[in-house]
Amino acid sequence: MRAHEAGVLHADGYGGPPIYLPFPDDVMALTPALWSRTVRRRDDGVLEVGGVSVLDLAREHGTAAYILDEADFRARAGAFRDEYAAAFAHLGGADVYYAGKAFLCSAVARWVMEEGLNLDVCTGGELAVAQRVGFSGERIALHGNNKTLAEIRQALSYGVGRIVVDSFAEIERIVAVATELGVVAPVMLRVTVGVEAHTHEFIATGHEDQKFGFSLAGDVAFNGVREILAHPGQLRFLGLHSHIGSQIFDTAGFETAARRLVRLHHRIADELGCAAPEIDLGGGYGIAYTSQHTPLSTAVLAEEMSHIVEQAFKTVGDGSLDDVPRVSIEPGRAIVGPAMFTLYEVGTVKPVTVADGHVRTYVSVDGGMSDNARPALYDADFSVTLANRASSAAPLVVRVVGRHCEAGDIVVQDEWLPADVTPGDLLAVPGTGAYCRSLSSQYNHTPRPPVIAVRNGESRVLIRRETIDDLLGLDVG
Ligand SMILES: Cc1ncc(COP(=O)(O)O)c(C=O)c1O
Ligand SMILES: N[C@@H](CCCC[NH3+])C(=O)O
Repeated sequence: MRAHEAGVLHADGYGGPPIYLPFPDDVMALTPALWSRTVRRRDDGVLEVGGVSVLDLAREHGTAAYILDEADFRARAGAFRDEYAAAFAHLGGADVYYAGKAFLCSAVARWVMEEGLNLDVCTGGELAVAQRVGFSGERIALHGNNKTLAEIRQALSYGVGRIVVDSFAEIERIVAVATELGVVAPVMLRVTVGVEAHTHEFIATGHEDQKFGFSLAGDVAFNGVREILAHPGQLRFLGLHSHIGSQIFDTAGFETAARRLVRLHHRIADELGCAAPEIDLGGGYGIAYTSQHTPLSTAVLAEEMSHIVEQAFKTVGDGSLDDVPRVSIEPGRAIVGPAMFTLYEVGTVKPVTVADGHVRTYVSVDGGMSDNARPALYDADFSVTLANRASSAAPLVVRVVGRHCEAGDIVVQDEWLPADVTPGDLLAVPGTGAYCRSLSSQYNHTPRPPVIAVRNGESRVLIRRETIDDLLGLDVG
């Protein structure tokens, strides 16, 4: 056995156990969970998505480029809509809000609308995208821990269906804007439920010591609801909201969150006489970034979440399920994450002798931390495959890096590629739909890559590639 055939251990992002990348039987094989549903490898080794080959995509649109599989996005959105509707039919029903922060542009907002989902926005900018495509205001939720008066005005003027309130100061601001506009603002209250979600600390939001929400402790959340109910002429209380974090694989955290939320919901009904019609359990469902990640299917997730809500309501009051409020959820990553991959071209390939004479091969691509900040921000893992040809070369563990002036500019920590990977090859990095374009930057004056949608053998530009002139145009000094 050659040294590299033993497989490789590397650190899991999110502080989990080390990940083992077993020696691949076939280095060109694709792990289905990592790829959108229309991705396939042709007999000549070329990757195809939506019936379009990556060779054509690279020729027509250049690299680096984000490639979005429209059919896959719609299918995942539809699965959330249908599975949650089915699983919650015997309770108060369920709504799905697509979390636009994961990735939003006009076309995606239109797809969300056409698939019958609602939309979660967290800035005036995201709301402007929704407004541009005529997304029904009633089906929009506005989030944010520091909403400006202008954003609250924008939201209430557009008639959003809910504003998720994050602080006492914000209650005052919404009351002021509602008074000014002569409207009643529908609001939910975001509760910090005190749950430590099993994910990276930067994307956990349910524990006490962070900026979001009203704490359960010290009756802060209860008093928040009391304050909302004190303004019936300006505020209409819809219910409680919790979001415990992102990239979560098991439902234990949701169970604790739901139990605590339901207890508070019940207490509000009991002590404040308000039977809130809704409850929101947030987003956060994890996806596979490497062959070692095994997310639950949407159907299983919906079943488990419905069971969790049912059990939580059975333990309060007389245990009746007659008045279970309508449940909503806010998945972002689980809908758009796997629907996109990033297509790069290989530049420099550099073998570097590291500890104990071991050689690590650094494969540089024409992008990096400006189009995918997640490895640098969260130690996140990604996978990669050779996309433009077949190869029978031996598998080699490589590190894929970007072209930025930063040693931590890593795209893929460790992954097997054929050892003959060479300048001019195309690489595809799957699972880049969520929080990659959204978190992208122009670091080192790098114009951002385009987002290209593919469907039924055709590709079209959703967001065009930035140019150096775009960047210079901002520089008016
Ligand atoms: C309030 C809220 N809802 C929904 C989401 C979407 O999370 P995810 O993309 O992990 O489903 C987030 C992001 O973590 C969020 O902050
Ligand atoms: N940006 C994070 C997720 C944050 C979710 C937003 N509340 C990530 O890429 O994993």
